[in-house]
Amino acid sequence: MAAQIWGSEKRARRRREISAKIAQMPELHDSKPLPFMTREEKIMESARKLTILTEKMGQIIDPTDPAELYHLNNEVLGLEGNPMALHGVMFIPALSAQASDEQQAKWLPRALRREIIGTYAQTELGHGTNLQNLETTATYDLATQEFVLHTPQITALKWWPGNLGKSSNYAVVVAHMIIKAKNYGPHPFMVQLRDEKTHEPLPGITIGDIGPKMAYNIVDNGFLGFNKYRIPRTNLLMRHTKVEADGTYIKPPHAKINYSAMVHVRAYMLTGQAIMLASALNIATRYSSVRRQGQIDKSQPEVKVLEYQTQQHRLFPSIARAYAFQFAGAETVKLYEHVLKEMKSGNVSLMADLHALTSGLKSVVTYQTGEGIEQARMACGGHGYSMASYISEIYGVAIGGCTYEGENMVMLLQLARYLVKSAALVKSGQSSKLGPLVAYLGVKSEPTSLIDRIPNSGFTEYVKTFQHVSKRQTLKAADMFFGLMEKGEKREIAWNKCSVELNRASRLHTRLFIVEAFVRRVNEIADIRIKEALTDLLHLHVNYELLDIASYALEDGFLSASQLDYIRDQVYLYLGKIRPNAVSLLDSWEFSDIELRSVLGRRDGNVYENLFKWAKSSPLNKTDVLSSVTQYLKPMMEKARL
Ligand SMILES: CCCCCCCC/C=C\CCCCCC(=O)SCCNC(=O)CCNC(=O)[C@H](O)C(C)(C)COP(=O)(O)OP(=O)(O)OC[C@H]1O[C@@H](n2cnc3c(N)ncnc32)[C@H](O)[C@@H]1OP(=O)(O)O
Ligand SMILES: Cc1cc2nc3c(=O)[nH]c(=O)nc-3n(C[C@H](O)[C@H](O)[C@H](O)COP(=O)(O)OP(=O)(O)OC[C@H]3O[C@@H](n4cnc5c(N)ncnc54)[C@H](O)[C@@H]3O)c2cc1C
Repeated sequence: MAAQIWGSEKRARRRREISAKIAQMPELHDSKPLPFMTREEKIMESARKLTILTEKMGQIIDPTDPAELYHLNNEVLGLEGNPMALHGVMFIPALSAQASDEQQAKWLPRALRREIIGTYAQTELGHGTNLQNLETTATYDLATQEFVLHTPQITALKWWPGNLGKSSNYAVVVAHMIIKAKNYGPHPFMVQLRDEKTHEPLPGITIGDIGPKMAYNIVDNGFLGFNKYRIPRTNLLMRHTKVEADGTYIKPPHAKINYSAMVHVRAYMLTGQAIMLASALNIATRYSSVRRQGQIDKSQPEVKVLEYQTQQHRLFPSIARAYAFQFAGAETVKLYEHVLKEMKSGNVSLMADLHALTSGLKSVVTYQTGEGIEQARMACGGHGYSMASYISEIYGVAIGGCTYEGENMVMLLQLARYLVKSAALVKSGQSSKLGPLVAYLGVKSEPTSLIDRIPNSGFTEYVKTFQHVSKRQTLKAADMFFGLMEKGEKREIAWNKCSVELNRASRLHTRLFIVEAFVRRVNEIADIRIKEALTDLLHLHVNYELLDIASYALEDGFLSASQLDYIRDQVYLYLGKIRPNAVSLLDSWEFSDIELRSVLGRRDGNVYENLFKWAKSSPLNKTDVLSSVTQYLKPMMEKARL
């Protein structure tokens, strides 16, 4: 099963080897539980481990393999980020995709050797979503052949970029490029921020940390202002766009090609989200099979809480989602790598499809991951609320994904643009022009769902039902939009008035893709036992998801009330079938105790003793009487007694 999750037997084996090596290297372990550290201590601890990793990484992993790097990162540095998180996640990808060969030769080896630390500085205090209204400017000075970076007002301060505040000395900065008074829109520039020897900010640069956040507090998300700060013309990233010495602008082959670093993260973050969901579920499911509370049959002893159907209903559909996201994420990364290769050789024809797909997936996966993790926390009762469970930290980190790389509603609307264009093709009789991901929009469906009517139909009738609801909602939302425009409404106003319906279509389309990716994977599996376990999970997934969106299928009579009862019964049937495999389905992800950082989720199940040990190690327990008591509470009580 680990091979299915991680992509191959070799990958699963490598993960095990890497975890075993890390277990033997105490210098790479947290020196004390992260929840007991201050933010400064955590940053220091992370930087300590990071420097050891830079020295020893080659002994543990193949540093050129992103999957091995990601695993090493999760085990040693953890989810809360590190002082170089954005260096790998966005700075290097931005340089790789957007810098010319000559620029790459100059900067990439230094970045890869970690001679310099970089980040991706795009979002500002006043604007994050609407890139067209970013306010930082890069004005070309023809006389000196330099760009002059400037922050005209407070809202133009860069705000949020990870590791910008304190750790990075370089950044890819996105600014509006102005040449001879003409604004060419946002473009990426390589900018040195700090002196390489002293790490002091360079003259003309104002920089710092934006303060503590809901989670991710090891990352120094920062602010950045420029006061007429000059950089050479050749620091504009010039793989696709060029500016010649005389100010001549050579436009890129696709208007949005400079957005590729964002698409990179949107594609890769899906499996990251799956891992976080599976981690929280691993903690909650293990704990639920240790925790005994109450009786189902009063004549019997107290049961493990995992025996309660409500507990299973709370956890198991999310287990199915974690697998579904992992499989859909793996497909998306493959597609991304293919499109990136094509883009590098000048073929930009697949960019729109990739953008639409990643926009929808990013939104649905992060939202459902957040939901699943929060349910996992509640499933652990009181102990879930303790930082000893570590679930709250996983939650805080995971839901950051609902916001970064494009706020979820906004990204769903990006997919909706693509769906509406596709609907227009269907309406104008040009279905043959539909791309493969939306081809179903042009296919006539049966009048009613055949779920429960055709024996041994596998998952075909489910897929058809998801296709039906997605198609119907897409066409309905598109009709609403076109209808408003026919009545004379301006395009943008009509769009806004339909946007809730449009986003519903985007969600349904994305959920269909996730179901299809799960079905594709299960169909590929040769090992009978693995196939059987995953088929059970897939049954739970399709029935649970369909129940969740049933109103769309009921409203036009595609599903009947009796079919809905059948689907509900299937959910209960598969909850029971999955119960014996539940812990194994999560243990198959092979998270080590070091990686999980959870007292509740320990592999050995020795929860209570370790919770007590953990509580005793709280800094508050270093002394029996705190100074808050001697200074304030004790005098207060004494005064009251007089
Ligand atoms: C190994 C790696 C492991 C990775 C693991 C992940 C873990 C990560 C952990 C932590 C990292 C945190 C990183 C966070 C970093 C950031 O957040 S960076 C900042 C991100 N910011 C955003 O995402 C901003 C969101 N806004 C946008 O993307 C855009 O502004 C917009 C798309 C909403 C609109 O752009 P705009 O230029 O205004 O577009 P319009 O003029 O409206 O045109 C829209 C048309 O452009 C098409 N389009 C847009 N984007 C793309 C694209 N990327 N590719 C292709 N096409 C694109 C769009 O479809 C429209 O086309 P039509 O007009 O034909 O419909
Ligand atoms: C943990 C974290 C890490 C980050 N790291 C980085 C980084 O490394 N580099 C970087 O540059 N940035 C980074 N960011 C910033 C992030 O990319 C932005 O916050 C994000 O893109 C959302 O933009 P915003 O803050 O402007 O939200 P807003 O756009 O102000 O969103 C507020 C509300 O308005 C709605 N809204 C906005 N526009 C529309 C619209 N057109 N239609 C409908 N609704 C709309 C949204 O849906 C939302 O409900 C990070 C953010 C976080 C939380």
